Amino acid sequence: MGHPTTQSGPLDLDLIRNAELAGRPWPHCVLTGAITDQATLDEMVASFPDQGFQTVRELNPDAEGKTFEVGVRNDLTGADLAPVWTPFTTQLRSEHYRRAVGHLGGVTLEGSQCVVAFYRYPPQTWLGPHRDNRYKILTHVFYFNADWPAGAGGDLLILDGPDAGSLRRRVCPRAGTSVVIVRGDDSWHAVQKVSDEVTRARLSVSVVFYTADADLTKHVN
Ligand SMILES: O=C(O)CCC(=O)C(=O)O
Ligand SMILES: [Fe+2]
Repeated sequence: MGHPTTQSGPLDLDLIRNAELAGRPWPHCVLTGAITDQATLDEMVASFPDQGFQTVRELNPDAEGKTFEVGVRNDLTGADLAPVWTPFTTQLRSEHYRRAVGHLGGVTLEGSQCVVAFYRYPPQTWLGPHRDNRYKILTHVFYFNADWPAGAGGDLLILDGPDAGSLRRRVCPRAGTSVVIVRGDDSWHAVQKVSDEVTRARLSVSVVFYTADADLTKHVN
Protein backbone atom coordinates (compact mmCIF):
# COMPACT_ATOMS: atom_id res chain seq x y z
CA MET A 1 0.00 0.00 0.00
CA GLY A 2 1.38 3.37 -0.96
CA HIS A 3 0.51 6.56 0.77
CA PRO A 4 -2.76 8.06 -0.35
CA THR A 5 -2.26 10.65 -3.05
CA THR A 6 -4.09 13.90 -2.90
CA GLN A 7 -5.60 14.06 -6.31
CA SER A 8 -8.45 15.86 -7.79
CA GLY A 9 -8.70 15.05 -11.42
CA PRO A 10 -8.96 12.12 -13.79
CA LEU A 11 -5.27 11.12 -13.73
CA ASP A 12 -3.99 8.25 -11.62
CA LEU A 13 -0.84 9.88 -10.28
CA ASP A 14 0.36 6.70 -8.55
CA LEU A 15 0.19 4.83 -11.86
CA ILE A 16 2.24 7.59 -13.50
CA ARG A 17 4.76 7.84 -10.67
CA ASN A 18 5.33 4.08 -10.51
CA ALA A 19 5.40 3.24 -14.21
CA GLU A 20 8.64 1.88 -15.59
CA LEU A 21 10.72 3.96 -17.94
CA ALA A 22 12.04 2.10 -20.99
CA GLY A 23 15.74 2.81 -21.50
CA ARG A 24 16.03 1.89 -25.17
CA PRO A 25 16.63 3.39 -27.56
CA TRP A 26 16.32 6.32 -25.13
CA PRO A 27 14.23 7.00 -21.99
CA HIS A 28 10.50 6.95 -22.67
CA CYS A 29 7.34 5.31 -21.35
CA VAL A 30 4.16 4.17 -23.06
CA LEU A 31 1.38 4.28 -20.45
CA THR A 32 -2.11 2.86 -20.57
CA GLY A 33 -4.85 3.78 -18.16
CA ALA A 34 -3.44 7.03 -16.78
CA ILE A 35 -6.99 8.39 -17.11
CA THR A 36 -8.72 5.79 -15.00
CA ASP A 37 -12.40 6.36 -15.50
CA GLN A 38 -13.66 5.08 -18.86
CA ALA A 39 -16.75 7.30 -18.83
CA THR A 40 -14.56 10.38 -18.34
CA LEU A 41 -12.24 9.29 -21.13
CA ASP A 42 -15.21 8.64 -23.44
CA GLU A 43 -16.52 12.10 -22.70
CA MET A 44 -13.14 13.64 -23.56
CA VAL A 45 -13.02 11.70 -26.82
CA ALA A 46 -16.54 12.81 -27.71
CA SER A 47 -15.89 16.46 -26.88
CA PHE A 48 -12.34 16.97 -28.13
CA PRO A 49 -12.40 20.53 -29.47
CA ASP A 50 -12.56 21.15 -33.20
CA GLN A 51 -12.34 24.93 -33.15
CA GLY A 52 -9.60 27.41 -32.33
CA PHE A 53 -6.73 25.48 -33.92
CA GLN A 54 -3.96 27.31 -35.69
CA THR A 55 -2.08 25.48 -38.41
CA VAL A 56 1.64 25.66 -37.87
CA ARG A 57 3.91 24.37 -40.60
CA GLU A 58 7.55 24.19 -41.57
CA LEU A 59 8.09 22.62 -44.93
CA ASN A 60 11.80 23.36 -45.10
CA PRO A 61 13.78 21.69 -42.35
CA ASP A 62 14.03 24.02 -39.35
CA ALA A 63 17.14 24.56 -37.19
CA GLU A 64 16.76 21.03 -35.85
CA GLY A 65 16.11 19.59 -39.31
CA LYS A 66 12.45 19.05 -38.55
CA THR A 67 9.48 19.57 -40.87
CA PHE A 68 5.88 19.57 -39.70
CA GLU A 69 2.31 20.58 -40.31
CA VAL A 70 -0.18 20.37 -37.48
CA GLY A 71 -3.02 22.25 -35.77
CA VAL A 72 -2.38 23.64 -32.27
CA ARG A 73 -4.70 25.20 -29.74
CA ASN A 74 -3.24 26.72 -26.57
CA ASP A 75 -6.55 27.98 -25.22
CA LEU A 76 -7.67 25.68 -22.41
CA THR A 77 -10.60 27.75 -21.20
CA GLY A 78 -12.70 28.71 -24.26
CA ALA A 79 -16.46 28.71 -23.84
CA ASP A 80 -16.73 25.91 -26.43
CA LEU A 81 -14.77 23.50 -24.23
CA ALA A 82 -16.83 20.83 -22.47
CA PRO A 83 -16.56 20.94 -18.64
CA VAL A 84 -14.87 17.51 -18.58
CA TRP A 85 -11.61 19.15 -19.70
CA THR A 86 -11.21 21.53 -16.75
CA PRO A 87 -10.25 19.01 -14.02
CA PHE A 88 -7.80 17.41 -16.47
CA THR A 89 -5.98 20.55 -17.56
CA THR A 90 -5.97 21.82 -13.97
CA GLN A 91 -4.45 18.57 -12.73
CA LEU A 92 -1.82 18.69 -15.49
CA ARG A 93 -0.63 22.00 -14.12
CA SER A 94 -0.59 20.85 -10.48
CA GLU A 95 2.49 20.23 -8.32
CA HIS A 96 1.29 16.67 -7.61
CA TYR A 97 1.26 15.73 -11.29
CA ARG A 98 4.57 17.52 -11.93
CA ARG A 99 6.23 15.50 -9.19
CA ALA A 100 4.69 12.21 -10.35
CA VAL A 101 5.72 12.58 -14.00
CA GLY A 102 9.15 13.93 -13.02
CA HIS A 103 9.66 10.84 -10.87
CA LEU A 104 8.71 8.60 -13.77
CA GLY A 105 11.09 10.42 -16.10
CA GLY A 106 13.93 10.52 -13.58
CA VAL A 107 14.18 14.29 -13.93
CA THR A 108 13.44 17.20 -11.66
CA LEU A 109 10.78 19.51 -13.00
CA GLU A 110 11.04 21.94 -10.13
CA GLY A 111 11.09 25.47 -11.48
CA SER A 112 10.28 24.31 -15.02
CA GLN A 113 7.64 25.97 -17.18
CA CYS A 114 4.64 23.84 -18.11
CA VAL A 115 2.74 24.31 -21.39
CA VAL A 116 -0.42 22.33 -22.14
CA ALA A 117 -1.98 22.36 -25.63
CA PHE A 118 -4.46 20.55 -27.84
CA TYR A 119 -3.19 19.15 -31.15
CA ARG A 120 -5.01 17.99 -34.27
CA TYR A 121 -3.31 16.19 -37.13
CA PRO A 122 -5.75 16.07 -40.06
CA PRO A 123 -5.03 13.81 -43.06
CA GLN A 124 -1.67 14.55 -44.70
CA THR A 125 -0.13 16.19 -41.61
CA TRP A 126 2.93 14.95 -39.76
CA LEU A 127 5.83 15.82 -37.48
CA GLY A 128 9.18 14.86 -38.98
CA PRO A 129 12.01 13.17 -37.08
CA HIS A 130 13.34 15.38 -34.27
CA ARG A 131 14.75 15.15 -30.74
CA ASP A 132 12.75 18.06 -29.22
CA ASN A 133 14.64 21.27 -28.66
CA ARG A 134 17.07 21.54 -25.77
CA TYR A 135 14.72 23.70 -23.72
CA LYS A 136 12.31 20.80 -23.35
CA ILE A 137 12.94 18.52 -20.38
CA LEU A 138 10.02 16.14 -20.64
CA THR A 139 6.86 15.82 -22.75
CA HIS A 140 3.75 13.80 -21.91
CA VAL A 141 1.35 13.28 -24.84
CA PHE A 142 -2.18 11.93 -24.30
CA TYR A 143 -4.15 10.56 -27.25
CA PHE A 144 -7.90 10.98 -27.71
CA ASN A 145 -8.90 8.87 -30.71
CA ALA A 146 -11.71 6.41 -29.87
CA ASP A 147 -10.12 3.99 -32.29
CA TRP A 148 -7.53 4.35 -34.96
CA PRO A 149 -7.52 2.14 -38.04
CA ALA A 150 -4.42 0.12 -38.88
CA GLY A 151 -2.62 1.65 -41.83
CA ALA A 152 -3.98 5.16 -41.22
CA GLY A 153 -0.56 6.54 -40.34
CA GLY A 154 -0.40 8.86 -37.35
CA ASP A 155 1.64 6.52 -35.17
CA LEU A 156 4.27 8.00 -32.89
CA LEU A 157 7.56 6.56 -34.12
CA ILE A 158 10.30 5.98 -31.56
CA LEU A 159 13.52 6.16 -33.55
CA ASP A 160 17.15 5.34 -32.95
CA GLY A 161 18.41 8.18 -35.12
CA PRO A 162 17.31 10.93 -37.49
CA ASP A 163 16.06 8.66 -40.25
CA ALA A 164 12.73 6.86 -40.24
CA GLY A 165 14.56 3.61 -41.06
CA SER A 166 15.78 3.45 -37.48
CA LEU A 167 12.28 2.68 -36.16
CA ARG A 168 12.33 0.89 -32.80
CA ARG A 169 8.74 1.21 -31.59
CA ARG A 170 5.38 2.46 -32.85
CA VAL A 171 2.63 3.84 -30.67
CA CYS A 172 -0.93 3.92 -31.97
CA PRO A 173 -2.66 7.18 -30.91
CA ARG A 174 -5.65 5.48 -29.29
CA ALA A 175 -7.47 7.00 -26.32
CA GLY A 176 -6.24 5.50 -23.06
CA THR A 177 -2.62 5.56 -24.24
CA SER A 178 -0.16 8.28 -23.35
CA VAL A 179 3.58 8.61 -23.88
CA VAL A 180 6.30 10.23 -21.81
CA ILE A 181 9.32 11.44 -23.76
CA VAL A 182 12.43 12.43 -21.82
CA ARG A 183 14.34 14.87 -23.99
CA GLY A 184 17.95 13.93 -24.63
CA ASP A 185 20.59 14.10 -27.34
CA ASP A 186 19.32 10.76 -28.68
CA SER A 187 15.56 11.15 -28.22
CA TRP A 188 14.65 10.93 -31.92
CA HIS A 189 10.95 10.52 -32.68
CA ALA A 190 8.36 11.49 -35.28
CA VAL A 191 4.64 11.45 -35.99
CA GLN A 192 3.98 9.46 -39.12
CA LYS A 193 1.95 11.31 -41.77
CA VAL A 194 -1.78 10.74 -41.33
CA SER A 195 -3.15 8.95 -44.36
CA ASP A 196 -5.53 10.74 -46.72
CA GLU A 197 -7.59 7.54 -46.67
CA VAL A 198 -9.04 8.57 -43.31
CA THR A 199 -11.58 11.32 -42.81
CA ARG A 200 -10.62 12.14 -39.27
CA ALA A 201 -7.81 13.80 -37.39
CA ARG A 202 -5.30 12.41 -34.91
CA LEU A 203 -6.14 14.04 -31.58
CA SER A 204 -3.81 14.68 -28.66
CA VAL A 205 -3.04 16.86 -25.68
CA SER A 206 0.59 17.51 -24.96
CA VAL A 207 2.15 18.66 -21.72
CA VAL A 208 5.65 20.06 -22.11
CA PHE A 209 7.97 21.00 -19.26
CA TYR A 210 10.50 23.59 -20.39
CA THR A 211 13.62 24.72 -18.58
CA ALA A 212 13.25 27.83 -16.43
CA ASP A 213 15.31 29.88 -18.92
CA ALA A 214 13.31 28.91 -22.03
CA ASP A 215 11.81 31.89 -23.80
CA LEU A 216 8.36 30.51 -24.54
CA THR A 217 7.72 33.14 -27.17
CA LYS A 218 10.52 31.53 -29.21
CA HIS A 219 10.94 27.90 -28.27
CA VAL A 220 7.44 26.54 -28.18
CA ASN A 221 8.15 23.83 -30.73
O1 LIG B 1 2.07 13.60 -30.74
C1 LIG B 1 3.01 12.85 -30.51
O2 LIG B 1 2.88 11.62 -30.46
C2 LIG B 1 4.39 13.42 -30.33
C3 LIG B 1 4.45 14.92 -30.44
C4 LIG B 1 5.86 15.46 -30.38
O3 LIG B 1 6.81 14.79 -30.61
C5 LIG B 1 6.08 16.87 -30.05
O4 LIG B 1 5.10 17.62 -29.90
O5 LIG B 1 7.25 17.28 -29.95
FE1 LIG C 1 8.62 15.80 -30.02
